[in-house]
Amino acid sequence: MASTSHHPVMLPNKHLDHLDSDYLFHLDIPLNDSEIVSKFHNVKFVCIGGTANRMEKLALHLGQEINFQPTGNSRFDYSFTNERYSGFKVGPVFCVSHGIGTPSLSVMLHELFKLLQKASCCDVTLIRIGTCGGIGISPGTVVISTGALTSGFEPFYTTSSLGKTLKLPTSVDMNLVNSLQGCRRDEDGFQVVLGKTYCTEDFYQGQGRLDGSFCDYSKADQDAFLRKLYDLEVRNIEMESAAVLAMAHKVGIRAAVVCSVIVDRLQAELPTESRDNLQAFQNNAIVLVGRHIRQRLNL
Ligand SMILES: O=P(O)(O)O[C@H]1O[C@H](CO)[C@@H](O)[C@H]1O
Ligand SMILES: O=c1cc[nH]c(=O)[nH]1
Repeated sequence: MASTSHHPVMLPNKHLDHLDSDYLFHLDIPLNDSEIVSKFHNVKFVCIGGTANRMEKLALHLGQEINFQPTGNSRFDYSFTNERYSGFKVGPVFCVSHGIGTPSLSVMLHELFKLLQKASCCDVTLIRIGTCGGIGISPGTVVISTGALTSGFEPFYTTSSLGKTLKLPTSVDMNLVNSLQGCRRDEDGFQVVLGKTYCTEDFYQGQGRLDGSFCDYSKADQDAFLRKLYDLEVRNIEMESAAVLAMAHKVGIRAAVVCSVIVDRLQAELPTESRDNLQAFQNNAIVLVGRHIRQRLNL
C-alpha cells in the first residue's frame, strides 16, 4: 500500500466484546471459525454493488487487475452465495452484493464490518460500484459522490434505533474522491463528474418517475423536482449511497460511491440504450476503481 498508516477496524459497539460466539446470519459466516475468518485478514478493499452476478464478474476482473493467483480449482480464495447475498474474495479485494435499497444494504454492512473487525483488518476502503440515473449527465459518465442527500434534501441517512429516528451524517472522504477522479485517463471514452447523490427508498415515485404503479403528481411537478435536485448540485440518483457513506463513517472506515450513469433523467424515465451499451457503461466505474486499487497496492 502507498500509505504507511495503520488503522485497524474497531467497531463502536462494546457489546461485541462479551459475545461467546457470533454468527453472521445473512452472510452465513460463523465468526468463531478462525480458519474462515483468517482468510479475510488481508482485505484492504471491499467493493459492493447490487447483484451477485455483477459482483462475481467484478471480482474476476479485479483479480486480473491485481494479478491474483488462485490456489487449487477455485477462482476465488473465498466465496459464498446464499438466498440473500453473495461474496467473492480475490486476495485483498472482497466483492459483496447488497440487493436494492438501504435496508438490504445496511444488514449486509453490519455483518461485513463485524467480519472485518474479527479478522483484524487494517486500512480498509469500502467502495460501492453501482449504476444510477444522471441529472443532466449523459449515460456512460461516471459520477463520484461528494455527499448524499435523502428525502427532505438533507445530508443524512435516516434509520431508527429503539423506535426513535436516527439520523447519521453522510460524510465523504474527499482525498479518496479526488484520488478516484485522478484515475481517469485522457484516452478514456467516458467522463468523470463529481457531485452530490440523491439516495431514495424507491425507484419510482421516490425518484420522481411518472411510470410507477401509482403516481400522485404531474409532469410539471416532476420537472420541478429534477430541476431542484440539479440546483442543489445533485448529479445522480440511486438507492444506497447515503447508508454506505453514513455507516462507514460511523465505524471509521473510508468509503466512496462510484456509479455509472445509465439514463439521464432530464431526458428519459428509463434507460434506452442496448444491453451491450449498458454493460459497457457499468464497466466505466469498474475500470476507474480497478486503477485506483492497483495504484493503492503499488502494482
Ligand atoms: O447499481 P445497483 O447496485 O444495481 O443499484 C442501483 O440500481 C437499483 C435500482 O435499479 C438500486 O439498487 C440502485 O441504487
Ligand atoms: O435511474 C436510476 C438508474 C439506476 N438506479 C437507480 O436507482 N435509478
